[in-house]
Amino acid sequence: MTVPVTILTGFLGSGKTTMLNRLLEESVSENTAVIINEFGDTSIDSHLVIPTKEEIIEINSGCICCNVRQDLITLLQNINIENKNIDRVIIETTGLADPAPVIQTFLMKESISHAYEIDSVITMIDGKHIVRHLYEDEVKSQIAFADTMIINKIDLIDEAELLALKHTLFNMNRTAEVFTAEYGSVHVNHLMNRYTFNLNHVLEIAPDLADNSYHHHHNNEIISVVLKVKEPLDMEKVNQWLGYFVTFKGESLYRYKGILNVADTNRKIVFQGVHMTFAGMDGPLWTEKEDRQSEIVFIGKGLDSESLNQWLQYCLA
Ligand SMILES: Nc1nc2c(ncn2[C@@H]2O[C@H](COP(=O)(O)OP(=O)(O)OP(=O)(O)O)[C@@H](O)[C@H]2O)c(=O)[nH]1
Repeated sequence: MTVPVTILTGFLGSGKTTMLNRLLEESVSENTAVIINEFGDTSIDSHLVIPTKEEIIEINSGCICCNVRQDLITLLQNINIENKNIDRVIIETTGLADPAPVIQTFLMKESISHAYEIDSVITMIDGKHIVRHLYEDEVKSQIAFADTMIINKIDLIDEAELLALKHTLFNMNRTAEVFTAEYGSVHVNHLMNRYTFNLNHVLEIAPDLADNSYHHHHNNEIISVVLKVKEPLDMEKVNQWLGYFVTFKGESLYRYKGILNVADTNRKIVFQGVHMTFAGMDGPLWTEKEDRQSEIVFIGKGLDSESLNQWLQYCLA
């Protein structure tokens, strides 16, 4: 029996982790292995995935579609050898991943293709922000290789915008099944164990996937800056800074998120944003075992890490 694999992809901030949480909550599977790959040397996502019985494995030393592909192969081989009970694998790629090399991993490598079978490639679409990123190669690829697309964040757009977006997506991929959602509100039964992955469709778009000659290029203009500090922060100053920064930089600020260690509270403060849309909230309590430190990642174009670090110093309590 092969283990079904869900590849969950989609651009930065489109709602992959939100969808993942839903799948983990609703799935009947007891033994899912979750593989998360983040852009930037950070593990913030592992804080944002609701704690479950599933094992969360992070691959953060690079992008899953390039330099850590071998790590993925080794990981899948180990899961197969060590844990015979695993009955599902979900891979959440980075928002900047081209899913093709990830798909290829399951086709080319015999030790992998014997043990695993792709169930579906699900692409999350940020209903509000995707239009400004449709020219990015990674986004085109995420849309083209999907067998299932979820237009998420429909609470932030109107009927006409949704209709136009559906039309645009249809022109980019005519075979994928399309769902609409708020916070990933598509039932797990529509997304799992349906084996909608369509190899013929994939090979039509990229015949070179079959012979390992598929090449893709990353958009090197998009960079990440990770900030970490142990001293507690002053929340009022952080709000001032972020408000200012998002107002002036929002257009080229694709994604930012953080877990903050704030003075006068024992809770983690979590904030997240995509361009100008951002929100903060109280997270779980810091546990005694944890090293209290703030960790923030900014992803976008033209980011200046020195000035961001100076801002962070200004925010110390
Ligand atoms: N308004 C609205 N916000 C949403 C919806 N789905 C997710 N969000 C928010 O959008 C932000 C990004 O969601 P994530 O699930 O972290 O997105 P992601 O694709 O994992 O993001 P990356 O970490 O960049 O890969 C978070 O602040 C979510 O709460 C939605 O349907 N509507």
